[in-house]
Amino acid sequence: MEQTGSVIRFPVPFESGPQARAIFAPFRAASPERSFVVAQLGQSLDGRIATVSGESRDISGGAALDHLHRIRSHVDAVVVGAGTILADDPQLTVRRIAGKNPARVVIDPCGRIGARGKWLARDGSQRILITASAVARGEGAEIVRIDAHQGLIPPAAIIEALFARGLRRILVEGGARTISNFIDSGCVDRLHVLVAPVIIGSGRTGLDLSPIERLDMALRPRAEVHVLGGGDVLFDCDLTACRKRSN
Ligand SMILES: Nc1c(N[C@@H]2O[C@H](COP(=O)(O)O)[C@@H](O)[C@H]2O)[nH]c(=O)[nH]c1=O
Repeated sequence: MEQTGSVIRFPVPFESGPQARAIFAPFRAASPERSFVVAQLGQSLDGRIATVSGESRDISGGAALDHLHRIRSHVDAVVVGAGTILADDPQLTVRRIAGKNPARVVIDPCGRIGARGKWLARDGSQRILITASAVARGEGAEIVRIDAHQGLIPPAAIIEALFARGLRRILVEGGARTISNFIDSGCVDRLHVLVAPVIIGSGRTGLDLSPIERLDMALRPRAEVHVLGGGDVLFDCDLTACRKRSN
């Protein structure tokens, strides 16, 4: 059965309209004295970020992917975990829109990724590999060693290391475990969840935070909602109330 949903059109293109200005206002307003961390997650209506086989490329529509690239262009560094490098071999550039490529940062506590990959392209962007392993490799990347605790490098230590290198505005892009770990550690200022009008029905779920016992313990961030062309819906959530700060 082939079905296409209805497409919502807007008179003003998202990128040049007041929506985009409102969404990126917190990025511009962020204090130069502190880090500013945004996490982004593209998921289906039923909360999936990939099929059971790991396919994730076409969940978000074109406007949502443009939005992701626009976030990349508004930050100093984009951060992904080793699992995302192994699953997607991402480029992490802003090629869908006009703008400057951010530094590319990979968290690989145990040295799982190979020495080569698209993220290591010598295109003038800074490349940083954060690891606790003595054998981690990344051709041409700066290697930053930080101790891991139970296999995880603490997000606050990563943010601090990036801040020390002048990388203040940070996008944590994936995967879901990396984003969840940053949120659980109180290290995210804003969360952009892009919900695509697609139902996958099974497969990998998005956020997976530490369990809570009661609903009144749930995070209830102030959220602004934007409908993007193509029908993806952006929930722009303000997590500053749960942010723990060291810088
Ligand atoms: N396809 C997709 C996402 N793709 C993101 O982009 C990365 C690939 O980057 P690049 O190689 O630069 O295109 C991939 O690892 C993932 O983080 N994100 C989402 O929210 N929803 C999607 O549907």
